[in-house]
Amino acid sequence: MAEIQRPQNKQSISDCCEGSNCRTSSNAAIQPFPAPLDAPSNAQSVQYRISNMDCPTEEKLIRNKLEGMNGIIRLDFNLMNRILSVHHQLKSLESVTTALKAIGMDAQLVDSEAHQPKVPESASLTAAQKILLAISGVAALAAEVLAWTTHTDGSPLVIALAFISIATGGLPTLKKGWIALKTFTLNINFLMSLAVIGAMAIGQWPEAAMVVFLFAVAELIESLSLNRARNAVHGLLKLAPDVVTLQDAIGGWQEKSVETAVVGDMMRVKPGERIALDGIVTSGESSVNQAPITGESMPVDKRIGDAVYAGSINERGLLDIKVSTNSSNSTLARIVRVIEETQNNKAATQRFVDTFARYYTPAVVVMAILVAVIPPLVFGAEFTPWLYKALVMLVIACPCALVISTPVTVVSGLTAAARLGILIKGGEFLEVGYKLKAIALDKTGTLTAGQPSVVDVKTISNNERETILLLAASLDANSDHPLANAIVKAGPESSLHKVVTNFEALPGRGVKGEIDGTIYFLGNHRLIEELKVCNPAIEALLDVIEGTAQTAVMLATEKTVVGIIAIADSLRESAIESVRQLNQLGITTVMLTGDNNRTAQQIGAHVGISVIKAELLPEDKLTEIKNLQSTYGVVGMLGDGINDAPALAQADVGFAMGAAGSDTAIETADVALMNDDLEKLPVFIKLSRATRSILIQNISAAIGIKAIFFVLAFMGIATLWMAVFADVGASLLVVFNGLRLLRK
Ligand SMILES: Nc1ncnc2c1ncn2[C@@H]1O[C@H](COP(=O)(O)OP(=O)(O)OP(=O)(O)O)[C@@H](O)[C@H]1O
Ligand SMILES: [Zn+2]
Repeated sequence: MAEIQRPQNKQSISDCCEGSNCRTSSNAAIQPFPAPLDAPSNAQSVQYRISNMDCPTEEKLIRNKLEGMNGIIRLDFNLMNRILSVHHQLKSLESVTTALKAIGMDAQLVDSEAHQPKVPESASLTAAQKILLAISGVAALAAEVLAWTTHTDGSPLVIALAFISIATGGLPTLKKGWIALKTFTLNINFLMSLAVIGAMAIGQWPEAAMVVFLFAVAELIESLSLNRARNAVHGLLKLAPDVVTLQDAIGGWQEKSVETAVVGDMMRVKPGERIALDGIVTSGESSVNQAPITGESMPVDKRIGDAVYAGSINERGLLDIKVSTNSSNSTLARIVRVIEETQNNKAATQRFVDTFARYYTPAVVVMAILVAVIPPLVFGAEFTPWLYKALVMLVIACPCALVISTPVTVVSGLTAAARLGILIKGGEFLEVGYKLKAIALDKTGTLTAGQPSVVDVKTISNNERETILLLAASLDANSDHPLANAIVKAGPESSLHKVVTNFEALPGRGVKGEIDGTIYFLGNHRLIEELKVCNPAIEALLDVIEGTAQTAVMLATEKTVVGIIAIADSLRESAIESVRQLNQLGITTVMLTGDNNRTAQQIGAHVGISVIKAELLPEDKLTEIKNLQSTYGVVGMLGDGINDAPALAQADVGFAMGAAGSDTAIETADVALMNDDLEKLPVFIKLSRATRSILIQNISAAIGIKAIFFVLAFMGIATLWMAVFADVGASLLVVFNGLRLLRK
């Protein structure tokens, strides 16, 4: 079965790119921050970690400064991770670093050779910053109280207190505001600075101080909570220990750092220890809790030859394990990398939000100017109150709450999913999940365990049962079809096999080959019909076999059917419950199989599948998905990721099972279910729906609060500090609401 290249007809990757923030999800797992596909080949790329960049505000600032500079080709932003990628043709990066410095961006070059994604240092406060902030708060409050009790906003003491507050809490904002002004960037820092200066100009000193202080607190809390979302993904990596016990050249055991381990090393894991690297058990027996990888809470038994994953816990026995990947390529590291790389693939909501934000700020600023200018000039109204109203509007002109809420929510959702053993390749699939109307499930290996065995052999005319199994096993020894494995296992040992010449696989039908001068065929009803060797007696036998949900495979020559082999595959334990849950969620379940219709109907009825599509040729599965899409709209497909690649790629969301052990599955699927548990499917749908409703809540809250304040400001009811409070409140509300998903 050749690996099939996934067609790039899928919407996602290209359409979502509005020229900037997009990353491609294919061949992802190689570099920590891969260059986008369309980066010109003659360009070099560097990545900077910019610790004070997490709002689109900064993105715009950097764009204004760097874009158009000589030798700079393109910029890509990953705000969640504070990574700026610069695609350039420069000899020296000095101009870039100076330019970034000039706009107050604290940029550090990221070593792109280092494969291990680094944990961004968290933005915690220094003691000095805490003291300054505290002074600012106390002074602002004192100014407010004094002004209120003395009924004068402009007394020297009030002004002095306000000044202290602004100097201790507001300088960073004012500095950034000044930079924004110099670079003609309309951002929150500029707006806030303007509001503060405006308030001072019209004598509202306590107000100015309060705005400064609240804004500083808001920025802080926002960046701390963003860190939480950010670190949640990285936190997964910490599940694998940094040290590992490795065997040295003379057979002793030494504690070493995981980075020094190479493929083929032997590691020893004691009971109770976490496994540091992926590998294969070479001696010992234990049960291993691999919840961090597969999300399954029950420990899994491991013995010689079984694969174990970095991050899982060895519960009982001592295990010696042969290392199969280095630490940066472990399944766990790949999961983290996939999330980090694909989280920037913008989903529909995020594109809406970004577009909205682009028009929102300038629109509000224009309105504020009109409010400040028109009533006094045109209607002869008093100047100060209208200027004050305009300043309040400036404060609510920042779209930050709205813009940051979406990625926080999406990343929280992606991380929550990863913890449950569901690897989602980007927000768009998490978001599309709620729209799924139908899910197609492959039969063999998906609904069934995929380990069929021969249960009966029916002899026709006077052939021996042993002869039939010998011929069938000899033929099928050349095939890697699951049914072929069953037949080979039931037959004699391979040294007794007959010599097969002119072997040929007949897709969707079976196999053929020549033994002792006779051409034999082994396969399904379709095959013997095509050979014209079927008859009513055989069909009667088929009816019996298929009526008990078994699969009938026939051995035939060009003249006659020689025997029938009945094969049974057990259902997956989780199939019935999962299908029930899917149906309950209002999703139509569809079985796709190459097997015959009766068998499929039997199994489908047992599992509770709504629609059954059987006797499909391999290429029919793709067509079937297209048909389902035109009937139901948004359609998912669950397969093993290997045989089903084209159909999986055609589906709006392609799910692959058992991904922990298979690179192909992780790569081909949009959503990789780490273990073989179908129950992850309804879990995904529920998580997707939860994400969706949080996104909607967040967007409505962010826009709603602003709209209310806009009206209040216009009516002259809202004060400056109330506006900042509302703005801060909105930001915090949406961020915490998004983080809620992490607790799922
Ligand atoms: N190597 C083989 N040996 C015997 N029978 C085969 C072989 N390959 C295919 N067949 C017959 O052809 C049928 C269709 O095979 P195909 O691989 O298309 O689907 P499948 O494996 O049965 O089901 P699913 O589509 O659910 O994976 C099988 O059910 C079987 O009867
Ligand atoms: Zn027939």
